Amino acid sequence: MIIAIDGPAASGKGTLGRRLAAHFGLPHLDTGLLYRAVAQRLLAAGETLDDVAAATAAARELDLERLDEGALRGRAMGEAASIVAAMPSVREALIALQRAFAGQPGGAVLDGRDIGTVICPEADVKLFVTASAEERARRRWRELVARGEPADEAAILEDIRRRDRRDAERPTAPLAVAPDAHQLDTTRLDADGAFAAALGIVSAVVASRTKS
Ligand SMILES: Nc1ncnc2c1ncn2[C@@H]1O[C@H](COP(=O)(O)OP(=O)(O)O)[C@@H](O)[C@H]1O
Ligand SMILES: Nc1ccn([C@@H]2O[C@H](COP(=O)(O)OP(=O)(O)O)[C@@H](O)[C@H]2O)c(=O)n1
Repeated sequence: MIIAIDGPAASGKGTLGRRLAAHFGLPHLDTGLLYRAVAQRLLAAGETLDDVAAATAAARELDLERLDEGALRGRAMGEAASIVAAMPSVREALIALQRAFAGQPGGAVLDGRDIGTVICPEADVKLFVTASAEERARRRWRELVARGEPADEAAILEDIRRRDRRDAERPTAPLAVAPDAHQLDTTRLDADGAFAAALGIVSAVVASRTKS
C-alpha cells in the first residue's frame, strides 16, 4: 500500500507519515528532507541558492542513506529548500529516487507537496493535511524552541505564508490538492486526534478495497 501525504508547511505531514508508517509496518520518506539537503549542499559548497546547475548536480548526488535529519530541520533550511524546489531540473533529478522508495515491496508512506499529484499519482490513499497558518506557526515555533533555535512566532508566520505562496505558485509540481485526495484539517486536532482521523480515512479505504 502506498500512502501519499501532502500539505503546506508544518501542517503535521511528517508526524502523521511516521505514525501511519509505524502502524502499517511501512517505510516512511519525508521528501522535504531531499530539498532541504540540496539547499544545504549548495550553501556548504559556497554556492548561491539561485545556481540551477549546482543545485541540479547536488540533487543528482543525493543519497537517501546519508541524510542528516537533525541538521536539515532548522528554519533557514526550510526557506532555502523552497527556493531550490522551484527549479524543474532539481525536481526532475529527485523523481526516480522517490518513486523507487514508493515502489518497495509492500509499499511505503511518503510526505511532501507533490506526492499525490506527481510522484505517486497511483497511490492507494492520498491525504491532504492542512491547518490554519496561525496554528502551523505556533507548532513550528514550539518545535524550534524545543530544538534550542531562537524563534519569533510572528516571523515564523511570515516565513510560512511566504513559503506556502512560493510552493503553491511555482509552475512545476506546485502544492495542490489531488482530485482524489482526502482533506484533513487538523487546526483543532492534537497529534493523537489527527492520527486517529487519518487512520480512519486509510482504514476505510483499505476496507473498501478488501470488499470489492
Ligand atoms: N495535530 C497536531 N497538533 C499539534 N502539534 C502537532 C500536530 N501535528 C504535528 N505537530 C507538531 O507540529 C510540528 C510540525 O509537524 P510536522 O509533522 O513536522 O509537520 P510537517 O511535516 O507538515 O512540516 C512538529 O513539532 C509536530 O510535533
Ligand atoms: N515533495 C516536496 C517536499 C518539499 N518540497 C519543498 O521543500 C520545502 C521544505 O519542505 P518540508 O516538508 O521539509 O517543510 P515543512 O513542511 O516541514 O516546513 C517546501 O517548502 C517545498 O518548497 C517540495 O517542493 N516538494
